[in-house]
This record gives sequence, structure tokens and C-alpha cells, in this order.
Amino acid sequence: MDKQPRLLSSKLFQKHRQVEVVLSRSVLYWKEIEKSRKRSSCTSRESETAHSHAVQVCEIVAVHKSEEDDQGDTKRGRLKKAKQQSQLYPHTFTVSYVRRTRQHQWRCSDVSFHCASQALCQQWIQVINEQLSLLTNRPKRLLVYINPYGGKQQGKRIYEQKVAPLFRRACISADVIVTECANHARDHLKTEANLDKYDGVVCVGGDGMFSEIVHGLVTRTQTDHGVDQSRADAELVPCSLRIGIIPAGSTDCICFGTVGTNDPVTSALHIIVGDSQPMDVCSVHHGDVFLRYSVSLLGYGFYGDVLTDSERKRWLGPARYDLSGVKTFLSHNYYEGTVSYLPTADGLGNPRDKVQCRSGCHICQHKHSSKDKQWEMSEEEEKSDKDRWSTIHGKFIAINAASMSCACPRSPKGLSPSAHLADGTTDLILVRKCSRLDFFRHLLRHTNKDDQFDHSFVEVHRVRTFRFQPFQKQLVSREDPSEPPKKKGFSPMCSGQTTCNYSKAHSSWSCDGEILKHAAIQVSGYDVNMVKIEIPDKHHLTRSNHKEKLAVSSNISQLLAGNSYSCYSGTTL
Ligand SMILES: CCCCCCCCCCCCC/C=C/[C@@H](O)[C@H](COP(=O)(O)O)NC(=O)CCCCCCCCCCCCCCC
Ligand SMILES: Nc1ncnc2c1ncn2[C@@H]1O[C@H](COP(=O)(O)OP(=O)(O)O)[C@@H](O)[C@H]1O
Ligand SMILES: [Ca+2]
Repeated sequence: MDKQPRLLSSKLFQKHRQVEVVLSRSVLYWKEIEKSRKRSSCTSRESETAHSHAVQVCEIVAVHKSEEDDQGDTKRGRLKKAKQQSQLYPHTFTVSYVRRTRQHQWRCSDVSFHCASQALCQQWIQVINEQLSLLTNRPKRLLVYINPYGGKQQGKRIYEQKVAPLFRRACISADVIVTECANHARDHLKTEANLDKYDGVVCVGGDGMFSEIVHGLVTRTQTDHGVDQSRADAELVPCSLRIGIIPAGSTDCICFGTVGTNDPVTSALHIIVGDSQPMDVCSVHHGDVFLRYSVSLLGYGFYGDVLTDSERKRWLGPARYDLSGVKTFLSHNYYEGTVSYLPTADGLGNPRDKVQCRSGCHICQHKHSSKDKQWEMSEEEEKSDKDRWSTIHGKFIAINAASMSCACPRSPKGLSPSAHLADGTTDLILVRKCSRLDFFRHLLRHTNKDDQFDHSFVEVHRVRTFRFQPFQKQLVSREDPSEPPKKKGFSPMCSGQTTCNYSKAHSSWSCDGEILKHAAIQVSGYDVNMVKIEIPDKHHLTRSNHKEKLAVSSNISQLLAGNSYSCYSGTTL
């Protein structure tokens, strides 16, 4: 039992048992009275032994007066006793709360207490509600966008059947827009939506849909503040709204990587209790042309080719990625080009340090702590940036930039298991030309415990910013002949003859599941352009006693209003 003063304490009935129920500022606790001499216990979160339970107030979803007398115990031997008690204690209130199940999944459970008088019942409801109203990070009004065609096309059903009833129970009002075409949500957010009315935006869909919401919100915020997104060095203004993700797509790696599971009910509960998680957002430019923002994977070569091929097979649903994956694997293409990158300063760890981003992650927290400037670059360091750039020319099967682990059900540890959600860096993974068998071994290691970077043909760097220039025989590429030549951020440095077929000389970049139309890109801004996304689906087990904790950074409020992940993920709410 916690040491805080009791706000309310009563002897009530739960089913046929008499219980002592106690509310403090942080915990609702109840204990069976008769048999408590033998056993009693409680933990700081929701816990249960044979006779005692405790639920943290911040994980109470709602409290309601129960309309009917739901003694809820129909076992024959107890029915009579229960009926007698329902006559003696006819006034019932029900507390809905978060219950943790396996593998980071949350469920909503109910517990009903029977009171002898209406006044006592009302008092309990009122006092619990007063405590809930002190939790100011909880959203009250949400704007929900549903992509009806994401994943297995179940977005609408998932929202209506699994999420809306929970929002109603938590007294959250939601304006729902079912999108009618690609970019509907983005454009609505950019120009039309009255964002003052809402505490957050919810995205029902996959990574592509989440990306739409991020683009809508970030662009709207920059426009409102007169920031020119086309400048790679522009300092972006943080968004004031958080984004919540209800997974209903094909990969859903942003939800998985922040919440720890792809489960709509878990995400809805994280949104309800107001969890949040900051996230790195980087900007991708082609010369002076702004292309997109990215929060998860920027992949050229293998993942770009998988995505390009899979778009033609959308009708297959999520299985399209497996089919296109096998096809792309068998094609075994590689691409020549030059990668330049600016490595991170010491202190932000490295991609092979096996430090995973979990609740309370010290790397992400320190990065955003205003007091702790130890990782910020001094002026001299910034000036010497030019000398710190590294350049690699080569033939690559894949070039991947993972701003977060990119964990998903296909690869539970992700493309870069030690990448951080909010450290302002990305892990740049270069897979050089190798045999099919070696590449297969590398891929397979994404699914088991072996280190996928422990190959001679793979290298990985934690970077603040990077550039890629594909090898071109002519500078005018096949990217878009109708466009005037673009100013290049740097000149191609390749030499020698590529062994690729010319038609396969370029791949495409996959950016959070969307294809970029330029191969030459600069990805910047992990220090300058980083925008925090507050994800309401805070990851894993913050505040829990579980062994496997996921960290949540929370001190990025200067970037995004609210707590931290302005867009969120299951995540930016
Ligand atoms: C041998 C088995 C190897 C399995 C290797 C799996 C590695 C998977 C890493 C996935 C990282 C995903 C990063 C997330 C990207 C998403 O933003 C993005 C969009 O998501 P959305 O659809 O929800 O909007 N999703 C994707 O780009 C999907 C990537 C899926 C890649 C699947 C690759 C399968 C490879 C299969 C190779 C099989 C070789 C078989 C040889 C006989
Ligand atoms: N109503 C719609 N019709 C067609 N495409 C849409 C619609 N709404 C959103 N989209 C687009 O669908 C694409 C994939 O969405 P997403 O939800 O990520 O599903 P998946 O994970 O299956 O790719 C995104 O690019 C998004 O812009
Ligand atoms: Ca990162």
C-alpha cells in the first residue's frame, strides 16, 4: 500500500466479498476483509493476489455509476448470498482500468463496488473523477483519421469495434474522418482542420498513413510560423498536437517500436491515459527541393525495391511484402553510389552497443535535457564538421537509415536494435555487394538473436546527417526528365565502371513506406531540424515493475507542446 494519505476509505462489497477500498492520490486499493489476515500484498501498479488489488490512478480509464445491479457472480451457491447483498448494498459504481497482459499488451478491466447508500456511491465516483481531472496530459477531444484501405482493409472495423467504445468509456469525444483518397488526411490537416478544437490527432492505419499525418501537422505548423521547409537548414517549429497511432496497416513499425506490440486496444489505452513519447523526425531534401520527412526507415536498394514492387501487389495486403521480398532477394540487385555522413559526437552510444531504447532511456533523456549540454556541439566542433564528414563509395545491396529500431512482427528486434527513438540521430546501415547466401544470412539474423551487423560486408554508423549520390554516367538522370536540372548538394564522386545493368543503375528510396522520386538525397537535420513527435502510445511499461522496460523521454516540451511526441505514435498523442 502506498504511503500517501487516504482520500477516501470505505467498506464496500465486491461481488459477494466484503472489501476495504482505499483511494490515495496515486493508487486505488482494495482488500478482502475476512481473509486478509493470511495473505495480503500489493504493488505499485495493478497487482493481484488472492485478496488484494492495487491500480494506479493514472491507469484508471473511467469510473461510472453502474446502471444495473451487476453482482457478476452467478455461481449457484453464491447467488443467494449475492442477492441478499445487492439488497443491502444496491448502489454500484464500476472502475475501468488498464490491466497488463503478456508482451506489452494492455486490456481494459472493470471492477464493481457495491455501496450501502447512494450518497457513498456518488462520493466515490466524484472523488475518483476529481483525481482523474488532475491528470492534465489526458486528451479530451481527438481528431481521428481512418485509412479504410490500409493493411487488411480493417481500419474502419478496428476503430468502430475496438477503439471507439473505449474512447466513449473514457468520455473522449472524437471527430472521425474516413479518408477517401491518398493524402486526404495530409491535405485536410495542412489547410482545413480547425486544430484549436483538439488535444490530439489519431491515425488509424499503417506507417504510410502515419507519415501523412506527420506531414500534414508539421507542414501546417511551419506554414503558420512562416518557416520555409524547402531549406534543409530551416529550424522547424514543433507541432503542438500529439499523434496517436491505432495500428491498422501492413508493417506498423512505428507503433510496434514505441508501444512494443501492434494491438489496437493497447494503443487506444495508451492514448486514453495520455502516454507520450518523443520521436526523431528527419527531413529529406534533393538539393533545394524538400521531399519528405522520415521517422522510421529510409531504405535504398533492397527495401526501396521491395516497396516499389509491393505497391503493384497492394491487393494482396500485408503478404505483398513477403512476395516482393522474395522476388527482390532473388533479383539480387546492387547499386553503385556515394554515401557521405557526419558521425555523431561521443556520448550518444553506437549502433552495436546493445543499449536498447526503453522506458527512461538515459540516452534520449540526456539528449533533450536542457540542463545537460554535454552532447551539444561547441562552435569549434561545429566549424570542424567539414573535416568530420566521411565519404564511402561502393556497390551496395542496401543502404538503410533507421531513425528508430524499426522493430515489427517480421523482425522483433528491428533493422537497428539499438537505435533510439529520440536521440536526434539515425543509424546508417550499409550492406555492400555480397553473395546471395551471405545476404540471406544477414536477413535471417533480423529474425533471431544473432548480430546482423557482424558481417564483413555490413557496416553501421550512428550519424547526425547524411547524403547519397547514385552513380550516374550522365548527370541528367532518369529521375524526371521534365524537370529542370536540380542543384546538387554535392557532386558525384564515383569512378570506374558499374557492373549493374544501366536500367538497374538506380533504385528508389523507401521513406516510411512511401517511394521518393529522387535517388540523390540529403537527409538532415538531426540536430537542426529535429521535430519531436509526441506519441501517446508510449512505449513499453513505463512506470511498471516489469523487468523489460522501455524508456520514454519526456523533456522535449520546448519542441512540441504537450509532453513530448508531437505526433505520435501510439504514438504521437
Ligand atoms: C529470411 C527472412 C528475412 C526476414 C527479414 C525481415 C527484415 C524486416 C525488416 C523490416 C523493417 C521494416 C521497416 C518499416 C518499414 C515501413 O515503414 C514500411 C511501410 O509500412 P506500412 O506498410 O505499415 O505503411 N514497410 C516496409 O517497407 C515493409 C518492409 C518489409 C520487408 C520484408 C522483407 C522480406 C524479405 C524476405 C526475404 C526472403 C528471402 C527468401 C529466400 C528464399
Ligand atoms: N482512402 C484512401 N484511399 C487510397 N489510399 C489511401 C487512402 N487513405 C490513405 N491512403 C494511402 O494509403 C497508403 C498506405 O496506407 P497505410 O495506412 O500505411 O497502409 P499499409 O500499411 O497497408 O501500407 C498511404 O500512402 C496513404 O497515403
Ligand atoms: Ca534516433
